[in-house]
Amino acid sequence: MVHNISNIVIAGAGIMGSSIAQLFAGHGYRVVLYDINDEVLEKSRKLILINQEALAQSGGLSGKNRESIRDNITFSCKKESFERADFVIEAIIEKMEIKHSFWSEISALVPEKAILTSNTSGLSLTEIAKAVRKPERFCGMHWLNPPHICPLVEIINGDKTAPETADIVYDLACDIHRYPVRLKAEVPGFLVNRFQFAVLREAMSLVEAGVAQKEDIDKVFKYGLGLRYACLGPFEIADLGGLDTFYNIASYLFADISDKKDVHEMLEQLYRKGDFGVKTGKGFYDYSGGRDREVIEKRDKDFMKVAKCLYEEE
Ligand SMILES: NC(=O)c1ccc[n+]([C@@H]2O[C@H](COP(=O)([O-])OP(=O)(O)OC[C@H]3O[C@@H](n4cnc5c(N)ncnc54)[C@H](O)[C@@H]3O)[C@@H](O)[C@H]2O)c1
Ligand SMILES: O=C(O)[C@@H](O)[C@@H](O)[C@H](O)[C@@H](O)CO
Repeated sequence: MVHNISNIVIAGAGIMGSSIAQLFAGHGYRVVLYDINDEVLEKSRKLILINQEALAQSGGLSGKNRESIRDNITFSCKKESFERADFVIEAIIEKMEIKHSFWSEISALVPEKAILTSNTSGLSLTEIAKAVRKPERFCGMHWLNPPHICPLVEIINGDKTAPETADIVYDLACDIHRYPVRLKAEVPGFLVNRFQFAVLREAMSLVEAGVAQKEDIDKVFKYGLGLRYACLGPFEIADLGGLDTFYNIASYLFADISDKKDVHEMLEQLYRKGDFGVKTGKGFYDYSGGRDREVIEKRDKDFMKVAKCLYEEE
């Protein structure tokens, strides 16, 4: 336990909250998973069992771990749960007005010393903090999906965040074997989504220009760049490739890479049709006929294989 944190309250028992709860509980923290009604909490229970099953199948869940998860999570829709919180992780809907109304109420209920975090994917922490009582104890703690497998956590300060708050969040992330990174300034998309969307912008531009088909672009990542990026970052890759060569390539290539400022037609059309990807059965690819479940299971199995090989002994 770090900084005497033992009671963690996670608000929002959806995809992210359920998985984060499982992670802390497995490391011995007492977790309350809070949501607005029992129906959602029941779904969350099931989701945690599904996640555990997938972990067990990949050999990533011991019997002791399973017991610890079972014993350490309490499901609740009572706001009193926040009164004993040492640490709060908010993982509710990504809408500023909903986050504001949540925080204005909850930050008045929690103990003065509690550390408060939001898992927003990209909303401004400075803006969310306007609804937080004592905003110096509040910052962003951005997890990647699925958080019980992906070990990166981004820590983002709002303009009122005290440096000690971010330090505590950093230490807590290390305590549960995550790899935290801190931003020195708040920027839209933080780090992860800036990279993720720079890649997606270039990928869609190349497809729309008829340079390659999407299946081949996905192959470039799965069998080429992805293998590298699982082990090395862009600066390490450049050093290994030779900075003279990288300089020469940058000199002619940067001018040609997409700097498109609006959303691509191909994404616009899918969005307008309601084809949102795996969750609706169709997106860039088709997930009908049970393919949705298949791709999620395969993703988790593959991620676990990589995570076991690369991170387990560290
Ligand atoms: N899904 C991702 O890939 C991902 C990754 C990183 C960050 N995030 C961020 O995490 C947050 C949650 O995302 P998710 O994918 O888990 O969403 P989700 O829709 O699966 O879950 C959100 C949950 O919040 C609950 N909720 C809504 N209002 C609430 C309130 N006032 N109090 C308590 N609970 C409330 C909902 O009932 C729901 O169970 C969002 O801010 C999102 O941007 C998502
Ligand atoms: O990819 C992730 O897990 C994160 O960057 C999220 O914040 C983000 O919402 C994405 O899911 C969107 O792809």
